[in-house]
Amino acid sequence: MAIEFKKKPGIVAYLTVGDPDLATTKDIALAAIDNGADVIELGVPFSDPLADGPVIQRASERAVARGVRLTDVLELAKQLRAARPTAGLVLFSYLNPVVRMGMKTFCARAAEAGADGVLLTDMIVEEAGEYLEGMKANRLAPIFLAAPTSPDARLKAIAGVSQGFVYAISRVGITGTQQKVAGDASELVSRLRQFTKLPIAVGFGISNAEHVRAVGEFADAAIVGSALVALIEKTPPPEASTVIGQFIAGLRA
Ligand SMILES: O=P(O)(O)OC[C@@H](O)[C@@H](O)c1c[nH]c2ccccc12
Repeated sequence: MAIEFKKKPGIVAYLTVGDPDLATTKDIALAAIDNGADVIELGVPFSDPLADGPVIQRASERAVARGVRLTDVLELAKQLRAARPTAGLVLFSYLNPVVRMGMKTFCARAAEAGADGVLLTDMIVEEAGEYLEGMKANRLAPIFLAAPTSPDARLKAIAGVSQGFVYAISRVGITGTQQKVAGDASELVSRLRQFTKLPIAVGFGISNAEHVRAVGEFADAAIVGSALVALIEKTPPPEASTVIGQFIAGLRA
Protein backbone atom coordinates (compact mmCIF):
# COMPACT_ATOMS: atom_id res chain seq x y z
CA MET A 1 0.00 0.00 0.00
CA ALA A 2 1.31 3.34 -1.03
CA ILE A 3 0.47 6.51 -2.84
CA GLU A 4 2.09 6.07 -6.20
CA PHE A 5 1.29 7.37 -9.65
CA LYS A 6 2.53 4.74 -12.06
CA LYS A 7 1.05 6.13 -15.26
CA LYS A 8 1.19 9.77 -16.19
CA PRO A 9 -0.91 11.53 -15.27
CA GLY A 10 -2.12 9.73 -12.19
CA ILE A 11 -5.82 9.74 -11.38
CA VAL A 12 -7.23 10.51 -7.95
CA ALA A 13 -10.96 9.82 -7.57
CA TYR A 14 -12.97 11.56 -4.85
CA LEU A 15 -16.12 9.82 -3.60
CA THR A 16 -18.56 10.97 -0.96
CA VAL A 17 -18.83 7.86 1.18
CA GLY A 18 -22.38 6.61 1.72
CA ASP A 19 -23.90 8.24 -1.33
CA PRO A 20 -26.09 6.55 -2.44
CA ASP A 21 -25.26 3.95 0.26
CA LEU A 22 -22.18 2.29 1.76
CA ALA A 23 -22.37 -0.91 -0.28
CA THR A 24 -22.60 1.04 -3.52
CA THR A 25 -19.69 3.31 -2.56
CA LYS A 26 -17.64 0.17 -1.99
CA ASP A 27 -18.50 -1.23 -5.43
CA ILE A 28 -17.80 2.12 -7.07
CA ALA A 29 -14.43 2.46 -5.34
CA LEU A 30 -13.42 -1.05 -6.44
CA ALA A 31 -14.48 -0.29 -10.02
CA ALA A 32 -12.55 2.99 -9.94
CA ILE A 33 -9.40 1.20 -8.74
CA ASP A 34 -9.77 -1.59 -11.27
CA ASN A 35 -10.19 0.93 -14.08
CA GLY A 36 -7.10 2.96 -13.35
CA ALA A 37 -7.65 5.26 -10.37
CA ASP A 38 -4.33 5.33 -8.48
CA VAL A 39 -5.78 6.88 -5.35
CA ILE A 40 -9.29 6.99 -3.90
CA GLU A 41 -10.22 9.92 -1.69
CA LEU A 42 -12.83 8.59 0.71
CA GLY A 43 -14.89 11.64 1.59
CA VAL A 44 -16.42 11.76 5.07
CA PRO A 45 -19.90 13.25 4.67
CA PHE A 46 -20.32 16.44 6.68
CA SER A 47 -23.27 18.73 7.33
CA ASP A 48 -21.46 22.01 6.48
CA PRO A 49 -19.06 21.31 3.63
CA LEU A 50 -17.95 24.93 3.17
CA ALA A 51 -15.42 24.29 0.41
CA ASP A 52 -17.84 22.25 -1.66
CA GLY A 53 -20.06 23.23 -4.55
CA PRO A 54 -23.68 22.10 -4.95
CA VAL A 55 -22.93 18.60 -6.30
CA ILE A 56 -20.80 17.43 -3.37
CA GLN A 57 -22.99 19.38 -0.93
CA ARG A 58 -26.02 17.38 -2.07
CA ALA A 59 -24.13 14.09 -1.88
CA SER A 60 -22.93 14.96 1.60
CA GLU A 61 -26.42 15.88 2.71
CA ARG A 62 -27.82 12.58 1.42
CA ALA A 63 -25.14 10.56 3.18
CA VAL A 64 -25.49 12.50 6.44
CA ALA A 65 -29.25 11.94 6.25
CA ARG A 66 -28.60 8.19 5.95
CA GLY A 67 -26.54 8.39 9.15
CA VAL A 68 -23.15 7.74 7.55
CA ARG A 69 -20.34 8.74 9.89
CA LEU A 70 -16.58 8.78 10.18
CA THR A 71 -16.58 5.28 11.70
CA ASP A 72 -18.38 3.99 8.59
CA VAL A 73 -15.72 5.58 6.39
CA LEU A 74 -12.98 3.87 8.43
CA GLU A 75 -14.81 0.56 8.12
CA LEU A 76 -15.11 1.01 4.35
CA ALA A 77 -11.40 1.83 4.10
CA LYS A 78 -10.65 -1.41 5.92
CA GLN A 79 -12.78 -3.41 3.50
CA LEU A 80 -11.21 -1.74 0.47
CA ARG A 81 -7.72 -2.35 1.84
CA ALA A 82 -8.51 -6.04 2.30
CA ALA A 83 -9.88 -6.28 -1.23
CA ARG A 84 -7.19 -4.17 -2.98
CA PRO A 85 -3.92 -4.38 -1.04
CA THR A 86 -1.95 -1.96 -3.24
CA ALA A 87 -4.51 0.75 -4.01
CA GLY A 88 -3.86 4.25 -2.72
CA LEU A 89 -6.43 5.13 -0.04
CA VAL A 90 -6.77 8.62 1.40
CA LEU A 91 -9.26 9.59 4.07
CA PHE A 92 -10.73 12.94 3.23
CA SER A 93 -12.58 15.00 5.83
CA TYR A 94 -13.41 18.35 7.28
CA LEU A 95 -11.81 18.79 10.69
CA ASN A 96 -14.98 18.70 12.74
CA PRO A 97 -15.75 14.93 12.62
CA VAL A 98 -12.08 14.15 13.29
CA VAL A 99 -11.89 16.49 16.28
CA ARG A 100 -15.08 14.95 17.63
CA MET A 101 -13.48 11.50 17.48
CA GLY A 102 -10.23 12.85 18.93
CA MET A 103 -7.16 13.46 16.78
CA LYS A 104 -5.05 10.72 18.37
CA THR A 105 -7.78 8.12 18.11
CA PHE A 106 -8.50 9.10 14.53
CA CYS A 107 -4.88 8.77 13.44
CA ALA A 108 -4.56 5.35 15.04
CA ARG A 109 -7.82 4.15 13.54
CA ALA A 110 -6.94 5.50 10.10
CA ALA A 111 -3.74 3.46 10.15
CA GLU A 112 -5.51 0.42 11.49
CA ALA A 113 -8.00 0.69 8.62
CA GLY A 114 -5.11 0.56 6.16
CA ALA A 115 -5.27 4.11 4.84
CA ASP A 116 -2.15 5.52 3.21
CA GLY A 117 -2.87 9.14 3.85
CA VAL A 118 -5.23 11.74 5.21
CA LEU A 119 -6.44 15.06 3.84
CA LEU A 120 -8.22 17.41 6.23
CA THR A 121 -9.62 20.23 4.09
CA ASP A 122 -9.69 22.92 6.75
CA MET A 123 -6.48 21.96 8.56
CA ILE A 124 -3.81 24.61 8.25
CA VAL A 125 -0.11 23.96 8.65
CA GLU A 126 0.20 26.42 11.56
CA GLU A 127 -2.23 24.37 13.64
CA ALA A 128 -1.19 20.93 12.52
CA GLY A 129 1.12 19.98 15.40
CA GLU A 130 -0.89 17.19 16.98
CA TYR A 131 -2.14 16.03 13.59
CA LEU A 132 1.37 15.77 12.15
CA GLU A 133 2.55 13.87 15.23
CA GLY A 134 -0.31 11.43 14.85
CA MET A 135 0.40 10.98 11.15
CA LYS A 136 4.06 10.34 11.82
CA ALA A 137 3.44 7.93 14.70
CA ASN A 138 1.13 5.91 12.46
CA ARG A 139 3.14 6.19 9.24
CA LEU A 140 0.38 8.02 7.41
CA ALA A 141 0.88 10.65 4.73
CA PRO A 142 -0.55 14.06 5.58
CA ILE A 143 -1.76 15.81 2.43
CA PHE A 144 -2.34 19.57 2.36
CA LEU A 145 -4.09 21.89 -0.06
CA ALA A 146 -2.14 24.63 -1.83
CA ALA A 147 -4.07 27.44 -3.50
CA PRO A 148 -3.16 29.90 -6.26
CA THR A 149 -3.54 32.65 -3.66
CA SER A 150 -1.00 31.04 -1.27
CA PRO A 151 2.19 33.11 -1.07
CA ASP A 152 5.52 31.32 -1.60
CA ALA A 153 6.25 31.13 2.12
CA ARG A 154 3.01 29.24 2.61
CA LEU A 155 3.69 26.90 -0.32
CA LYS A 156 7.08 26.15 1.18
CA ALA A 157 5.51 25.32 4.55
CA ILE A 158 2.87 23.11 2.91
CA ALA A 159 5.47 21.32 0.79
CA GLY A 160 7.65 20.85 3.86
CA VAL A 161 5.08 18.88 5.85
CA SER A 162 3.19 17.07 3.06
CA GLN A 163 3.76 13.46 2.11
CA GLY A 164 2.31 11.28 -0.64
CA PHE A 165 1.45 14.21 -2.85
CA VAL A 166 0.67 17.90 -2.66
CA TYR A 167 -2.83 18.93 -3.66
CA ALA A 168 -2.78 22.00 -5.91
CA ILE A 169 -6.17 23.68 -6.11
CA SER A 170 -6.60 24.82 -9.72
CA ARG A 171 -8.58 27.92 -8.83
CA VAL A 172 -9.96 29.87 -5.90
CA GLY A 173 -13.51 28.93 -4.91
CA ILE A 174 -15.49 25.78 -4.29
CA THR A 175 -15.44 22.32 -5.82
CA GLY A 176 -17.36 21.77 -9.03
CA THR A 177 -16.92 21.26 -12.73
CA GLN A 178 -15.98 23.95 -15.22
CA GLN A 179 -15.33 24.26 -18.96
CA LYS A 180 -11.55 24.51 -18.93
CA VAL A 181 -8.67 23.80 -16.56
CA ALA A 182 -7.99 27.14 -14.83
CA GLY A 183 -4.92 29.00 -16.11
CA ASP A 184 -3.73 29.56 -12.53
CA ALA A 185 -3.10 25.84 -12.09
CA SER A 186 0.11 25.49 -14.09
CA GLU A 187 1.62 28.57 -12.45
CA LEU A 188 0.81 27.20 -9.00
CA VAL A 189 2.39 23.85 -9.88
CA SER A 190 5.63 25.47 -11.04
CA ARG A 191 5.73 27.61 -7.90
CA LEU A 192 5.25 24.46 -5.78
CA ARG A 193 7.95 22.62 -7.73
CA GLN A 194 10.59 24.91 -6.27
CA PHE A 195 9.83 23.47 -2.86
CA THR A 196 9.13 19.77 -3.31
CA LYS A 197 10.00 16.61 -5.19
CA LEU A 198 6.69 15.02 -4.19
CA PRO A 199 4.11 14.37 -6.90
CA ILE A 200 1.78 17.32 -7.40
CA ALA A 201 -1.87 16.57 -8.08
CA VAL A 202 -4.27 19.18 -9.46
CA GLY A 203 -7.93 19.28 -8.46
CA PHE A 204 -11.03 21.49 -8.76
CA GLY A 205 -12.93 21.50 -12.01
CA ILE A 206 -11.31 18.45 -13.64
CA SER A 207 -14.14 16.53 -15.25
CA ASN A 208 -13.13 14.91 -18.56
CA ALA A 209 -10.31 13.33 -20.57
CA GLU A 210 -9.37 16.65 -22.16
CA HIS A 211 -8.89 18.24 -18.72
CA VAL A 212 -6.84 15.24 -17.54
CA ARG A 213 -4.62 15.48 -20.61
CA ALA A 214 -4.13 19.21 -20.02
CA VAL A 215 -3.20 18.64 -16.36
CA GLY A 216 -0.79 15.88 -17.42
CA GLU A 217 1.28 18.45 -19.28
CA PHE A 218 2.33 20.23 -16.11
CA ALA A 219 1.43 18.05 -13.10
CA ASP A 220 1.72 14.43 -11.94
CA ALA A 221 -1.93 13.64 -11.30
CA ALA A 222 -5.46 14.90 -11.81
CA ILE A 223 -8.10 14.79 -9.08
CA VAL A 224 -11.69 14.25 -10.15
CA GLY A 225 -14.54 14.75 -7.69
CA SER A 226 -17.75 16.50 -8.65
CA ALA A 227 -17.88 14.88 -12.11
CA LEU A 228 -17.98 11.43 -10.47
CA VAL A 229 -20.38 12.46 -7.73
CA ALA A 230 -22.75 14.00 -10.31
CA LEU A 231 -22.65 10.82 -12.39
CA ILE A 232 -23.40 8.75 -9.30
CA GLU A 233 -26.32 11.05 -8.49
CA LYS A 234 -28.01 10.40 -11.80
CA THR A 235 -27.24 6.67 -12.16
CA PRO A 236 -29.39 3.93 -10.60
CA PRO A 237 -27.26 2.36 -7.80
CA PRO A 238 -26.99 -1.11 -9.35
CA GLU A 239 -25.36 0.40 -12.46
CA ALA A 240 -23.20 2.97 -10.70
CA SER A 241 -20.01 0.93 -10.42
CA THR A 242 -20.07 -0.02 -14.11
CA VAL A 243 -20.75 3.55 -15.18
CA ILE A 244 -18.00 4.99 -12.96
CA GLY A 245 -15.54 2.29 -14.03
CA GLN A 246 -16.09 3.17 -17.68
CA PHE A 247 -15.83 6.88 -16.93
CA ILE A 248 -12.51 6.44 -15.12
CA ALA A 249 -11.15 4.23 -17.89
CA GLY A 250 -12.05 6.98 -20.37
CA LEU A 251 -10.26 9.72 -18.46
CA ARG A 252 -6.79 8.62 -19.58
CA ALA A 253 -7.88 7.43 -23.00
O1 LIG B 1 -15.13 18.41 -7.29
P1 LIG B 1 -13.97 18.78 -8.11
O2 LIG B 1 -14.10 20.18 -8.66
O3 LIG B 1 -13.62 17.75 -9.13
O4 LIG B 1 -12.71 18.92 -7.11
C1 LIG B 1 -12.09 17.77 -6.44
C2 LIG B 1 -12.69 17.53 -5.17
O5 LIG B 1 -14.02 17.15 -5.34
C3 LIG B 1 -12.16 16.79 -3.97
O6 LIG B 1 -10.80 16.69 -3.86
C4 LIG B 1 -12.81 17.56 -2.86
C5 LIG B 1 -14.03 17.31 -2.37
N1 LIG B 1 -14.36 18.20 -1.39
C6 LIG B 1 -13.33 19.08 -1.24
C7 LIG B 1 -13.17 20.17 -0.37
C8 LIG B 1 -11.99 20.90 -0.43
C9 LIG B 1 -10.96 20.53 -1.31
C10 LIG B 1 -11.11 19.43 -2.17
C11 LIG B 1 -12.28 18.70 -2.16
